[in-house]
Amino acid sequence: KNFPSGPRPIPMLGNVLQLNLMNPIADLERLAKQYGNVYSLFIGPRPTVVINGLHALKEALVNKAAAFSGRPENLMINHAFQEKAPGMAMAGFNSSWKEHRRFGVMTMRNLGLGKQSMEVKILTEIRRIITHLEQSVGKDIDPHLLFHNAMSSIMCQVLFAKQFDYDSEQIKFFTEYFHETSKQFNGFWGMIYDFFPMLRSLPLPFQKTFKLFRAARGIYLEMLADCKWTRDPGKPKHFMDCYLDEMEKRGDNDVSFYEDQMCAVITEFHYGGTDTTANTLLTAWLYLMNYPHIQEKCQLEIDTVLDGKDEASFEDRNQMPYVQAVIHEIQRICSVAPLSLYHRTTQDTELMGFTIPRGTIIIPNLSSVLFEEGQWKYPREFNPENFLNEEGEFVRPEAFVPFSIGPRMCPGEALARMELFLVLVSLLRKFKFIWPEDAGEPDFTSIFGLTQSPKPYYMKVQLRGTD
Ligand code: HEM
Repeated sequence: KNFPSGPRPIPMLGNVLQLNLMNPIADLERLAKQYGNVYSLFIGPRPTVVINGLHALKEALVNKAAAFSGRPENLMINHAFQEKAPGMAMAGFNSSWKEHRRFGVMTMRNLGLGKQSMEVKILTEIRRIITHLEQSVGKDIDPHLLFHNAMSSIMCQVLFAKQFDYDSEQIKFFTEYFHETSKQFNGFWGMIYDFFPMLRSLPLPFQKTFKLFRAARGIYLEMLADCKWTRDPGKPKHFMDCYLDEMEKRGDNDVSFYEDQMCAVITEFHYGGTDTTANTLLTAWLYLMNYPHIQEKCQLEIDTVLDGKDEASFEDRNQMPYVQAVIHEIQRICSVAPLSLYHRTTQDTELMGFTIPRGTIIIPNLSSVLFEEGQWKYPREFNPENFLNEEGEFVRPEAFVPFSIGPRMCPGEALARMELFLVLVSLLRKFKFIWPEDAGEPDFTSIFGLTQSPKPYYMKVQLRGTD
């Protein structure tokens, strides 16, 4: 009663037939036009509410945060991430989530986030990217592996202080793991899994996701075994050390911090911190090559601000309004996590005049806000002017929500922003990137998933000043 309206579901199957399972974004937009910004869908028999537009999203995730900050259970994403322990990102809005979130944010800060030491880690990784690109000058290269390897490697540094060679089996495995599995969650096979529970034990492609998650866990356990040998209690060098210290501090009777839970949290940070930033960088280069005047304008600003300096620093962003605007516009157009992570209501509640019962799955449609008419000067266009005022100063509109909003918003935002800025500035300072002549027209449509990415493409690398 008074539940938001939506397309009529088929008993047990829900609205599976009304959605394009390869990419439901256009359908979700069409349904918002038909039913309004808050409407219902059924994932199989499970009631779900889709929230569109900034106003409704803020009302739910910020003003009514306590009611809207749970997480669904028993979806494919739960079964992959939570096989052994609840973790943090997929956990309900409970005390274990709260303690782990606080611990995660504090640990990232203690490990150097917001200070120069994190910048040093990122710049070290950037030097590896530069070496790789220098060896590729004049050639057409596929940047997919490069950006995933680099972003994954930064997270490995933070999580267990390992810098894997780009050719190592571990890095290759992680890249395949993120690539393969992120397209399944929310994508075609993820939806089949979520809509049709009776198919879950069949040998269908989603089994590969579970296999890859188990294999990744095996690698994290190896790291843990290494870490136990090398650690100096009370003097943590990385996230895993900090977690082991915390476990010791809490003692054996603590039910929140334990080894399986640590592996689950490390999986989430590694996952959340790799696929999102790497896919954003892939989008960046797709646009920078196809909007060469924007690439050149960034380079002009970078050259002016970094004149006489060896390397970029995150501080420099304050003198680079145009570069800042371009990075934000790339994040907006990329909409890397288009439907965020799903939420769930923790109690009976109301939203925009509708009644929403406890346990309803909530889909925060971040894409609907990132492209919302009335919030942006050019909602459908790639145009850095979306983040610049009349004076050419950088401004960040409230509708910039790629990291979501409310208590569950991304805890990795500060790290991600530092990575995106330093990578973009350092590479554009040194190289010119060209869309290969024989590549044809660029295809800007994304491959949909929990995180979305551009279709594979090649880029031509040139040292600047040599053309
Ligand atoms: C461009 C980069 C990134 C984007 C766009 C992004 C986006 C998001 C979004 C939309 C969510 C869901 C928020 C919600 O449920 O309301 C999220 C959650 C999360 N992200 Fe990120 N993220 C990025 C980078 C990172 C990084 C670098 C890390 C790790 C350091 C990270 C770790 C996490 C974690 C652990 C969560 C779960 C938070 C919770 O449930 O409390 N993310 N992120």
